[in-house]
Amino acid sequence: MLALNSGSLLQQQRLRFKPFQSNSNPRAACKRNTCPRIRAGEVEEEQYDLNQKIDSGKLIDAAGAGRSVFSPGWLTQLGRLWGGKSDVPVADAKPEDIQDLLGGALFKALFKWMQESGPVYLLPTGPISSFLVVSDPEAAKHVLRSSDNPSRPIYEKGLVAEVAQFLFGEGFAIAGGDQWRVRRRAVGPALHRAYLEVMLDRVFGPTALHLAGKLDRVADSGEQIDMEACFSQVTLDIIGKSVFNYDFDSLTTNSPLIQAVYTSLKETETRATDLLPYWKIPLLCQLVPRQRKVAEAVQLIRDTTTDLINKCKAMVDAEEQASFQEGYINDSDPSVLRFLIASREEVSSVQLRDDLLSMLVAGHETTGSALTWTLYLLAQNPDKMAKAQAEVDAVLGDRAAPTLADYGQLKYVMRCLNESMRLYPHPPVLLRRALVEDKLPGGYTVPRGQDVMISVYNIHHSPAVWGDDAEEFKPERFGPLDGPVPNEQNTDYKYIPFSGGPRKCVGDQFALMEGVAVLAVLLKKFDFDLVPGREIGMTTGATIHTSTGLYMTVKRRSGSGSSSSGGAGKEAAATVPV
Ligand code: HEM
Repeated sequence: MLALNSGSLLQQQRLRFKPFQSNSNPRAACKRNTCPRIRAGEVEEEQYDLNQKIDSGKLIDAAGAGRSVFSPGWLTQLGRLWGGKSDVPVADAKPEDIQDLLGGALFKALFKWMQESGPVYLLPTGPISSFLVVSDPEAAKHVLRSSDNPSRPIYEKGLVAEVAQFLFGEGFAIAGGDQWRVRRRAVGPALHRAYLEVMLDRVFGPTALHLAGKLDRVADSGEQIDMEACFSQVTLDIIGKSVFNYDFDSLTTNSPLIQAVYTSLKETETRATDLLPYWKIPLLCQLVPRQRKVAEAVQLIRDTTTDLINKCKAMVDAEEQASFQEGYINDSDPSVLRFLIASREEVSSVQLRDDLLSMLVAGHETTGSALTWTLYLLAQNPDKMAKAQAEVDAVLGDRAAPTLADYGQLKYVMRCLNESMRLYPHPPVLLRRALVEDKLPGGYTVPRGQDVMISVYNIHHSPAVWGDDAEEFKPERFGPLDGPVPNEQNTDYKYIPFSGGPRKCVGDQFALMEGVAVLAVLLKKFDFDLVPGREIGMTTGATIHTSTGLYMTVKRRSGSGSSSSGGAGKEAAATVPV
């Protein structure tokens, strides 16, 4: 789903006026009583006496408030005076942290601040603005379950909606209140079980085999290939066919429409990382060449979508007796678009168009990134790779792609995907804004208007939540394979890759089935090796990306069904354009 890089949002926050106020018990803020502090390159252990610091009212100074890279000390203090005395620890953001910010992976800095300040802290983003960063499962559960919840409407999406509006328009992924509720109710059922079964058979498997065909050629030549780009293409092709019945065919061609999709996605990410959100000023958007290009791209996507909607409407109109009920599949076009038009809901064309675009965007890079990091982790852990491949061989037998029955048996592959999304959650942070004053479990007060950042990355990496091996890739950690697939409910919000509460991902089952199917096809046929000496860094856009691509060499596995014509060694490998 749409994720936003916290770095940019910090900057955008500066434009808003909103002091933070809290008067509650600080004990929950730092569960440990020792906080490592880094000063002038040294690490020193400082004993933390929360009672003493709160009682003397010096927590802010002692915890380093105001030495934020985003807000000089005196300005933060001024903000505090304006907002009143607060007992929430303030992140001690130091100049070196900005390196992470510039590197585009601020979620790593968020993790360091959690180690220093505890699972709930305040990140000043200017003299009068801040993010309340939440890295505690219980507090995250509280906030997520109170988002757009009709019986407990405490939080809304906030900043996310602001930066993505240019593309999502009226789409339900960023809408709030009644508009969101009505559309979510209409779209959710489109992704029903029978639909997923048809997609597995007609779209996920065949599109993964198309990618396998491309990799076959790479295996023959022995060249390196950027698997991150391949996964981005395969997931774009899959979501296009599944949502609109439209074949982007990005695995083999490069059309203006595909470019338009990438331009728009890139812009969503760039807006999330812009230091100066000038695009909020319409006149400037008309003058800046990049913005004009973006406007053209969005127009092309919207026109194409409208065209597809009109064609689909004509088709449905032509079918006198189009029976519509949950579970009904139109054989010639089982897409979400077809389902929604056949449902004859009262909906404007613009709303329908924007809802479909929401799904396209939300379901593309997320799944692509989940596949990228799963393959990376498996390549780094040969024992887990061997286990996953043994499972695929045993379950698929002679089949090149999984059937529905196979899907249910690919339990270890599923766990690998689950574990990869724990270590690399997409998005790494979820944003909310308080509509009214609220209290978090543990006691902190969240004032009305406060922006809240739930750091999924922190929760998923926290030793307090996952134990000392939190950083290890360990698909076995979720328990026996015949147990349930981990989700927010059965882990009590310790594991929230698809969020939770009313705004939870509507495509979670779709994504898991797609991810397992693609992995099964590829692992059955190929061995993958990372290119030695090529470092795989992390950067954030709408999801966690690699910094420079996931370059790999591919070898056909013996007994994979195709002959191998050998190939050059890894070191000598050239690079395949993707
Ligand atoms: C591994 C893949 C995916 C991940 C990690 C993922 C993650 C997420 C997350 C975390 C949210 C909630 C954001 C929030 O709480 O603010 C979300 C929402 C959403 N996702 Fe996904 N998603 C994935 C795949 C998909 C797919 C395949 C689709 C469509 C078929 C999809 C459609 C949506 C939509 C429409 C929303 C907005 C729901 C709403 O606001 O009611 N996602 N996704």
